[in-house]
Amino acid sequence: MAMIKGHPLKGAFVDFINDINGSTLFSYVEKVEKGDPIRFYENGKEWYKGERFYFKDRDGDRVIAGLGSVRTIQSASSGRFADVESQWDAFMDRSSIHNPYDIYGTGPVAFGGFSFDPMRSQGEEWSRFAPSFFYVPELMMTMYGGEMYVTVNMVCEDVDSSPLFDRIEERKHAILSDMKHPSEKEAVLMELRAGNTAAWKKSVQAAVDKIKADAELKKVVLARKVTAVFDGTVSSDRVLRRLDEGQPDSFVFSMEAMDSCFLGASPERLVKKRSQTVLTTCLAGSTARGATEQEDAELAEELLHDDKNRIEHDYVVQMIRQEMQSMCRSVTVPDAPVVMKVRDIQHLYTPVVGEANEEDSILRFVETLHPTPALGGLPGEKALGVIRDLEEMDRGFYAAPVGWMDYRKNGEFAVAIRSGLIVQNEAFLYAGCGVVPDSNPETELDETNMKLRPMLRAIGGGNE
Ligand SMILES: C=C(O[C@@H]1C=C(C(=O)O)C=C[C@H]1O)C(=O)O
Ligand SMILES: [Mg+2]
Repeated sequence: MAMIKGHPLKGAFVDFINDINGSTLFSYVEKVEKGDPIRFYENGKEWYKGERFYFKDRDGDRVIAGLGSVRTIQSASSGRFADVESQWDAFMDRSSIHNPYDIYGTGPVAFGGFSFDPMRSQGEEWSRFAPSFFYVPELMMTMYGGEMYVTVNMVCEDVDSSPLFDRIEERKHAILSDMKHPSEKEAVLMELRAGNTAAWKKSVQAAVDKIKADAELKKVVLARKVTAVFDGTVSSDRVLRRLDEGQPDSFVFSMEAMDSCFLGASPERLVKKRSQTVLTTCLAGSTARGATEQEDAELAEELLHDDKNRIEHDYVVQMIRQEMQSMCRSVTVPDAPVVMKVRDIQHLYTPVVGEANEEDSILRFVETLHPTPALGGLPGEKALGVIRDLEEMDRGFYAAPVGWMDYRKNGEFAVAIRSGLIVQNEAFLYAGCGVVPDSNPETELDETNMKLRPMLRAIGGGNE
């Protein structure tokens, strides 16, 4: 057996591997002096390309970068939330966790998400992503309160696992040191295919007609896809950097699957759970940013008092309030929305806070809330039916829950909008909008163009 160098957890590790039967997770957390999660992600490319994850919350409070996969959790369409949870429980039950820090998002974490609609047949471009897709990284950096923590996860089969410990420690040291990367040639955008916008506007009108003809159906969210074609392989690391630096007020996420990378900068939280506290967000209703401070303030004021946008927003509040009340002891919802401003757009925003049981899993909230009427419609099932009829694409993970869950089932999921999928020399960008009786197809098309801007800029195809 190879000797494990003088690491403080060597003894615990040897005891552990002498004691196991079959494969089990050994996980430990250390504080490191310096580091930067996005550098950590980039430095991990050499060994872990195709298995990396990045998630920055919109408060800039916590950033997590994960490299590699010691375990993937996938699930078919029916009962996928409960199935992922029971696979996670089984994995955690057989784990040995050494975490002296009481910091959410350190120790074993599962990264990933649930596709928007598993009933939809899968689009070719999403072939690398299973409908429910999580992975547990081998190495992970968590930044919280300006401090850096590194988690190491290894799945050990038997006593011969010792060399694994050394190998991962070596990689960890290399990745934490200042690695130089050869500069990559930037792929040039050759063509931007907006899709058939006339047909898309017709589908918006069709949704308006369906809503008007059906007293029960209130809102349907329709989306479109824009395809960007480059002269070479797109560097998703560069796109992620641009999002990270250019969108400080958004969740910034990236999720690789082999040669594909899904990433974005979303203003919308689906759910965040910390012990008993559950936060969620009603975000719907949109307007442009102004060219001057005064114009910006006027647009915000108009948005706050605009009937069409207030109705569009209110459907989200109604559903989220009701679902949160079914799961929480108490729920606080402000009486009226405020305006949230991000770089390219302003939204109506109502933050919701609930009090639940500490042991409740975040996945229960994900399951109950997804899709909210901000991305599906109202009522949910009926709106999904209309989307399946009218939308010609597979949303994949666009508009879906993407995030992380730790071993105590706390975590955070964003709604993966303002996002795109990069597959080699192509990028697929997505944007949608809430259709209500007063929707005008032309205005809704403009709204989707506004929502495409952050990703267009990040892939090098937008004007600044
Ligand atoms: C559908 C998207 O955004 C959603 C729709 C909004 C709207 O229609 O006003 C606003 C925020 C998001 O909840 C998107 O960005 O693609
Ligand atoms: Mg809208």
